Amino acid sequence: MYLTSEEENILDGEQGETLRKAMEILVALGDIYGADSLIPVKSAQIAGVSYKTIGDAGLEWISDLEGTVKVPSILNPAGMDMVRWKEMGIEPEFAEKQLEIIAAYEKLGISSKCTCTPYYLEGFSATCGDHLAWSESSAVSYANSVIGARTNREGGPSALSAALVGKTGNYGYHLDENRVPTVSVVVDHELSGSDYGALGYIAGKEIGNRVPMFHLASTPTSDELKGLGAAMAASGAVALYHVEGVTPEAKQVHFDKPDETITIQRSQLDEVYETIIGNEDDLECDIVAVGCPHCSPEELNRIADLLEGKRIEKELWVCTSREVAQRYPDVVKRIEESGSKVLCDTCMVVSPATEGHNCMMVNSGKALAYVPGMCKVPAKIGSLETCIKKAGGDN
Ligand SMILES: C[C@@](O)(CCOP(=O)(O)O)CC(=O)O
Ligand code: SF4
Repeated sequence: MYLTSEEENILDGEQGETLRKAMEILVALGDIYGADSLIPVKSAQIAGVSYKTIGDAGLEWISDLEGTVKVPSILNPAGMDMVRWKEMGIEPEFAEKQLEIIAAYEKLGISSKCTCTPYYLEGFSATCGDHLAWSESSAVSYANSVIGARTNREGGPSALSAALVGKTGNYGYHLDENRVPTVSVVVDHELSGSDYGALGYIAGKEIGNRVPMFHLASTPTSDELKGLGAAMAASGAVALYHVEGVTPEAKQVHFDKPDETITIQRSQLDEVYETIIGNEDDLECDIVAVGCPHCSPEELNRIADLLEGKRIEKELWVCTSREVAQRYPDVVKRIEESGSKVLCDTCMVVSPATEGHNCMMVNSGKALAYVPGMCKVPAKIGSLETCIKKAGGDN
């Protein structure tokens, strides 16, 4: 890979050990994936924040780094709400480690507004064609597919390296040739809300890491696309998809029809709705969690409308970013008046607080895919309305 003299200097350690390590990671990845050079990135989003997922080894690695990031950089959700962790049942020992992780990242100039939906936040919006180094898989999918920006699915260390250097290798989804659809997916029945998550859950398994072009009977909103992409990145490894007539590149670029077509039937979606993932028994869900990926302002509003005048009986988590929650205090208040919790900085997957529950009801195909394995809690998907009913909010 070609390096400028400045980049060579960094690699030689002339700008310190942290930057040398960061450059070494970028160059190693660039060489593996055939990058011709490094390109500047507009922002970085760094996964590997929850103490539950990175542990002491991760904390040690981050604590050893020095310096300041070169581009706006932000963290993925942590293992707890930084303000309400006690109420979540988080142990003080966990909280202490979690706060150390956040402090170590902040020392590098990284924003500790922990979220997987940075695109809703001031300073992290992206536009079509922007090059990014994001790592949370749903954020990567949204950036590539819904926004038309360009990012590979960075690992935590490679996103952090890109943040410190301000660049990433020019390979993978940064290049036009890798953004061409290689499989068609046809859905000829109407879909809405959580159907897109259920569709993504099924489609991701069949698509693997290819780039699909969807032909849909209904027109998804950006929140529905968020749910579709998140689920495909979890049950498969889809980092970019197109939807005919909807997503930016499908509208701007002429793509040839892929050779393979997958058709997804309504009955396949119905089966997903009927199954409890992670357990064969007909369990009763004792926690309901929505906001995977983190809720948009529109989603918070819809939840508030559905909970209006109701009192829930089970634990109901609504996960979002602190910045979005703070922007709409009245909406948060309307949701919490029902007894639900609007939790920030964290989520049902990366927090240890959901472990030990009997069964979790979710409205997300991604949470359905991850909760059983990462929280050891069986999960069931339902529409947002069903989730709220399940929490007891039908009184
Ligand atoms: C499950 C996920 O959304 C969150 C866990 O990631 P981490 O703890 O930030 O490494 C990661 C991903 O899908 O990229
Ligand atoms: S598991 Fe869901 S809510 Fe948690 S970080 Fe990933 S997309 Fe966001």
